Amino acid sequence: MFPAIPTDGQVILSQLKSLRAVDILVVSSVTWALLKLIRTTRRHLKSTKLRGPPNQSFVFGLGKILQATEDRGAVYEQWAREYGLVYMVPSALGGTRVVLCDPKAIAHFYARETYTYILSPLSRNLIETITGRGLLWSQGDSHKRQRKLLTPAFSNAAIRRLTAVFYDSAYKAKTAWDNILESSSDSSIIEVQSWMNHISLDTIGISGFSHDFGALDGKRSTVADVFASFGNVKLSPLALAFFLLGPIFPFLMKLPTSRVLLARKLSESMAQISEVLLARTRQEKEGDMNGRQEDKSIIGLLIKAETDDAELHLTQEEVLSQMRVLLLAGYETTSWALINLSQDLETQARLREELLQFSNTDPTYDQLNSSLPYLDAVVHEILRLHPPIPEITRIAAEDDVIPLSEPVQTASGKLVDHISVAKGAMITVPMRSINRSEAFWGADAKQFKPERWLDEAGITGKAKEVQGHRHLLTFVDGPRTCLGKGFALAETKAVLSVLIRNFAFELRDGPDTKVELARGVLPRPKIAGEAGYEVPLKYLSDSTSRREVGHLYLVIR
Ligand code: HEM
Repeated sequence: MFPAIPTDGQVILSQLKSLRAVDILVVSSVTWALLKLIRTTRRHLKSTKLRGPPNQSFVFGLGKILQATEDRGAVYEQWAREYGLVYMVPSALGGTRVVLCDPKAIAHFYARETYTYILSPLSRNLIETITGRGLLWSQGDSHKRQRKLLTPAFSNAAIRRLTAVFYDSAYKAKTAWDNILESSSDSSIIEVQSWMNHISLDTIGISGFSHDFGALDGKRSTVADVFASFGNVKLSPLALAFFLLGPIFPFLMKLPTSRVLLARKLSESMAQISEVLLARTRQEKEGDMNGRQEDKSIIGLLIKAETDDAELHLTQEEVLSQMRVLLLAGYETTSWALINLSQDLETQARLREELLQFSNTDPTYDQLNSSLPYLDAVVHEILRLHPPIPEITRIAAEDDVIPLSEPVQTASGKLVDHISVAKGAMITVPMRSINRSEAFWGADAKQFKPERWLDEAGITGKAKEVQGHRHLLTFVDGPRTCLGKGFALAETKAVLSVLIRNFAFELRDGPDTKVELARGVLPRPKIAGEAGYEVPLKYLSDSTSRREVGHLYLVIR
């Protein structure tokens, strides 16, 4: 059969149709470009022009250079030295980002988070892909409502009750390591990072959702597998270009690069688990009104909110998203501690001494908080040096004036004690850089030195001006400050106390081994010059705890 030959009328009609489509495309593109131009011009006119590093690429700004740098924090610090505590960095297609390193400016910024300073479309896309539309994705009143609802699950009383779960996980790891040691000859391999991830996953599973993932008992879980494989996905040049241009063309971040596909897989596997857990708990609670009213666990609060008509109602999508946020947030905090302690054996010995002298039993929640000053110092020094989220960028939703703690020179050479930012401006707070800045923390800022926390009167100058948990920006500040801060601190302390009391650690190639950052979902440690994320630690025979053991190599992948 032959295809029908179109008549003249049909040809003209189809030409008109395609013309119309082209017209629409051209008109929309011109309107989009004009609107962009008007907004950019307004932003330029209304914002204080600051000094900053020169641009090196119109298309990517300095994004490509920053992305290729191992320690962006050090680059931000260098720029702060050259241009002052607030400066402008060129971004994609002629745009700029204002970088805030000034403590007063940062406190002002955080106090206005979720209303004046909001997530960029790029961040929202990424968050939505991984966790859906829940607490992390929300802004303004919706964020306030969701946060208010979850807060009781993270009260001191709630975490005091959960401390036993933290110890259970730590002891499961200890027993498993003991078994590995007993069944091996003189050396064995343990992947530190994955063991720490297992501890975190089992802990949040039991404490948040009354579910034992069994990761510490060797059960495989898709969430853990997908999360681990994130570390091995390298950003291809195309994916990097999409990422850098994403702030201007957010749709690029939806294109199926390997990272996006993996993010979707992680999201799906977390959603599947969350749905099963929710269904099970709903069933258990059916008809048990008393239990429903009184249950302050995370899952209990979520289910109550789903059925409540009240002010704090959550949609089903929000409930599922909250669960995904928590599965992700509870991930891995302790590997860096083991590495830093293996690079500094004196500190490790001092910590062990404090723990052994304190008592043979596990410290209670209150004792972890206030009776073990050296453990507290080590944990805060780790949090200072290795914040898992190194920087955040937000968009100004309205014009604002940001006060400064000290005057800064503008591009025209004028000294100002405040800066104006216009609606649409991009603002970055480089938390890692400020946590490690020599101008803030002194000449030894890059060193692992827990002693600095023993007398907080010793924290002076600019560091003292930083608002945030113990002058750190690791948990950020303001309405989005980490909800799980108390949980994370107690869990890290409990786990470290068990591991350090029972084992001694050394790096395979000695304490001077250079460890650097590798990028997974979050920055991870890896040995400089080696493939993958392996950081082998040597587990030593430890006379202090009167144990006779062989050598155990702990590996972080
Ligand atoms: C050392 C470990 C941790 C660090 C350094 C940390 C840090 C952070 C940071 C920087 C944010 C803000 C993210 C943003 O605004 O984009 C955040 C948010 C959050 N964290 Fe953590 N976190 C840790 C552990 C945990 C744990 C264990 C939990 C829960 C069990 C948790 C729950 C949350 C939640 C729910 C949010 C969202 C808060 C909101 O948007 O209002 N975090 N965390």
